[in-house]
Amino acid sequence: MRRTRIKICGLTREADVEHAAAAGADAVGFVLYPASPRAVTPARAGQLARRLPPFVTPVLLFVNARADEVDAGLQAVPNAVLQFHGDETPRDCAALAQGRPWLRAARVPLGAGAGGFDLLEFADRFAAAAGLVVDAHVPGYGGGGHAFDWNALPWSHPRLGAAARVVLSGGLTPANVTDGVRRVRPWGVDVSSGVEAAKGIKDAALVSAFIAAVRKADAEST
Ligand SMILES: O=C(O)c1ccccc1N[C@@H]1O[C@H](COP(=O)(O)O)[C@@H](O)[C@H]1O
Repeated sequence: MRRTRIKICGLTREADVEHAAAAGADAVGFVLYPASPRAVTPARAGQLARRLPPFVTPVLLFVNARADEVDAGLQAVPNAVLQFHGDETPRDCAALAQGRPWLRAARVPLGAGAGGFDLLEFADRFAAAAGLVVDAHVPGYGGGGHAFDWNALPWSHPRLGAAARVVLSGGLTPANVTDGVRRVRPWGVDVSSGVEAAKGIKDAALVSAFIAAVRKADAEST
């Protein structure tokens, strides 16, 4: 049976971190992008990350950050995986990550046909990434709660390969994620808005329902 990795992003409260881990999340994300309504400081990310049990990965999300900002995040959360969600080049990502694993977000235009977004070209360009977070193109770079046209991208193209580790993102909810996992068969999924009571405040019942909905699709797979 396949096991889709689950990341819950944009946490700002200890109770939400503890609930996400207890409910079965594989990773939780802390947004170190000051313009986000879910932004936390590096020190706060460190406090929150210390609530995680072993084997649940903290992810630090940056948008076009400077090296000193990434360094401050890594000092506070030394075991973090990095997620670059802006306009960073492959060279920027590698330099900022300093040998740590990093994910790069792709921002897919909304609307039918995904605006001609070329997933294969993106995967080639970011071949050094540990994973590709495939998100919708929204104002403010992310966390907008909008889904792009999943049917428009060549998820099973052999050139993409298993190594690309596609993380489906953008507008996922407990109601649509089972279908998303069935159609895309991603390595992982990433959600923020769809499990929130308010920006940065997670709803425990929605988080549990989201994880159960992913596992439902996993249980159908061979
Ligand atoms: O969460 C944010 O505020 C955020 C800000 C800037 C860039 C990315 C952000 N979040 C990421 O956006 C996607 C999709 O979120 P949603 O589920 O559609 O709300 C997800 O990868 C978050 O990690």
